Amino acid sequence: MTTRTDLELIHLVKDYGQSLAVAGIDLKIAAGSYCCLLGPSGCGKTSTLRMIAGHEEPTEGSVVLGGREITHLSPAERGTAMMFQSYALFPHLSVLDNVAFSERMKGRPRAEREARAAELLRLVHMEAYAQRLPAALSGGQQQRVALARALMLKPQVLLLDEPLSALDPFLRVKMRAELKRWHRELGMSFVHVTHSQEEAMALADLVVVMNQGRIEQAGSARDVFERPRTEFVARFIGAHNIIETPAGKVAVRCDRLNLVVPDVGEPAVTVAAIEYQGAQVQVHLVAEAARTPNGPDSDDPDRDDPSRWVAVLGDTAFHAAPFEPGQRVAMRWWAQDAHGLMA
Ligand SMILES: Nc1ncnc2c1ncn2[C@@H]1O[C@H](COP(=O)(O)OP(=O)(O)OP(=O)(O)O)[C@@H](O)[C@H]1O
Repeated sequence: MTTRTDLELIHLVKDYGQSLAVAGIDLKIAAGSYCCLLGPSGCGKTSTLRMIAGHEEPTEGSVVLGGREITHLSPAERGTAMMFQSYALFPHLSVLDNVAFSERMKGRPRAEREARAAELLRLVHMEAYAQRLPAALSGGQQQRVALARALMLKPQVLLLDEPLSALDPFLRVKMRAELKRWHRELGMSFVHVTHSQEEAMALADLVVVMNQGRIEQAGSARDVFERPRTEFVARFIGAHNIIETPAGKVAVRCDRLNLVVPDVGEPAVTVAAIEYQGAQVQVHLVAEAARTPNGPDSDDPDRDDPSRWVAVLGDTAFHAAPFEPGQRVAMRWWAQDAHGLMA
């Protein structure tokens, strides 16, 4: 059922001529969801966001918000608001005037627009900074102001383009919690572009994994993590092994891979390295053929190598029956932990 503020992308295409950035995607984002568009650089996530925002004209397809076609409306008329990567605050305007700017353009009386701007600054805990210029704010503070400014448009959908990428790692985790809180308090849909699977997992109700202009998989974070549909998704989400079996390729989570002493004639792999991580131990494995003359090649950091796997074992289980580098082991898993991958 379509509710008042569901956002729908219908066969959306963006062809820049020299590159097909978005290759015909269909997606429905339920009202009030936190959706993350996730994928590597160049997969088309920003182009998708910009088409939703009205900053980019689709080559084909439509954007529908709450049953209303908004594909060709101007950014201000669509019911969406965009928070940019660089925050894009006006440097010569105070924080309060930055937030009130869109209402000033609409000719809203000064007292009214300033009262609303002050209310939004309270929401983002920035009321004490109302008279400062943006240059006198930290990255996290500028971001809060950018959010307040976007909310001034009373959007049904807030669009966020890599909102945490300019922040240092500590602040990033802090702002992640803030985003989650704002989303809960505001009750509107958020569509957030990121290349960080950790960020998408932490925030999204709906994770949309994109690759080369297409949606590889869309679902809850748990669904995507527990049942990756393609090799690309399993690799991009991480913490999975891709294993060739007679029935085709499967993904098995690193913490669901069991290691045993091989039976006679059973295919085996070699322990390349052991990495202690406190509560768990990572056992790095290579195909027997991948051994170098001087022993297992454990230095190659290429995690995408198809003949490399990782088993994550609990420390208690590992110490009870430890493995050594160079040892031959067999990899086993339960049938329900192997997810067949589409080619
Ligand atoms: N204005 C443009 N003109 C021509 N090609 C473009 C334009 N904008 C993006 N592209 C190309 O379209 C493809 C998708 O770009 P887009 O910015 O949507 O990807 P992205 O997933 O957001 O990447 P990033 O994470 O690096 O921002 C890329 O190949 C890019 O080079």
